[in-house]
Amino acid sequence: MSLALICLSHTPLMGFTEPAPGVRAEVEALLDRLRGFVAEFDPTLVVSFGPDHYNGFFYDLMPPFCLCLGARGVGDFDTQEGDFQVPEELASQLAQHVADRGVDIAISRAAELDHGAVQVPELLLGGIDRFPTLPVFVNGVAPPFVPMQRIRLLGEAVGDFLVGLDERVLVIGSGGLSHDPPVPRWASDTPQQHEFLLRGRHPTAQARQTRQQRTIDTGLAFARGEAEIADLNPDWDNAFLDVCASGDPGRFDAYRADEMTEVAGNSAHEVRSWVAAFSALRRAGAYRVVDRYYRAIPEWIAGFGCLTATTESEE
Ligand SMILES: O=C(O)CCc1cccc(O)c1O
Ligand SMILES: [Fe+2]
Repeated sequence: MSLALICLSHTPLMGFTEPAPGVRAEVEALLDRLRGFVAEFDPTLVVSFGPDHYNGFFYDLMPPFCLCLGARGVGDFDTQEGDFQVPEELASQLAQHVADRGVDIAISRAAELDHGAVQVPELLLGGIDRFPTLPVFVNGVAPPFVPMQRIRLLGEAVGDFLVGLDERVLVIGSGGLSHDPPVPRWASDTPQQHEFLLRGRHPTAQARQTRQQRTIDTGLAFARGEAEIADLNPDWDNAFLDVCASGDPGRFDAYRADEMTEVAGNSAHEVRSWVAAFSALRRAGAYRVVDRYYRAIPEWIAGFGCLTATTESEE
């Protein structure tokens, strides 16, 4: 067994809006390094924690997290549409292991997931069907949020399962950091939006296009300083990266959802994917951070960050 980790912000606006000069190249260089990291580690299995933004998980039934025994990408923002390669037997064993640990899991045998779960594996692995992958949905946009401790315990239970396998496991966390894109919200939206948040699966091409354009337009306005969304918060983001790098997942427990919304935006809760991923990694022993990147990228509505790490025994 050995474990490596990549946590990375996602943003579907990559490819739709152009950041300040040089930034795109900087991120491309980061992605090249990450692909090199994957090639060097040569994973035999991937565990991928990521959120959804009301493309697969809706308020008719919204779990705090869900182990996917089968999953497909819905193809929003031109991300890959189609099935993840999920090893079903191993996924069921993972579910049983986590349940035995007393973590109140949900499972899905037919999860639908959007760019939140698809973009990062697609960019880093060349597709969501290239490696045997255990996808784990972690709710990062739909209140109420369980205490961060529960996400840590989920990650630790997953990590303990991985430690018992004879595999090289790449653990991915997708999302964050501070950001407040125009994801529909129950609290602020109209009856029509409530209908969408309950029963919005499989929108028409036209409806998807309208929604995507709204996000693109918000990104452009935000870059001009004209959008009615929360600012990015680089200080908060860097402090969170420090906690991730500290090797002490217990420190995640101090994060409070209401404060996070306040200081880092309605989608900052996507860092829950990172919390799960780092908590899993730590179960394999002390870890070493290999790469760290951060830049606030308003055109992409993203406090855009990355950490990679390997367990020390991996040297
Ligand atoms: O329109 C949506 O569904 C939200 C899109 C979106 C934009 C920026 C950063 C993100 O993390 C994100 O998910
Ligand atoms: Fe997101």
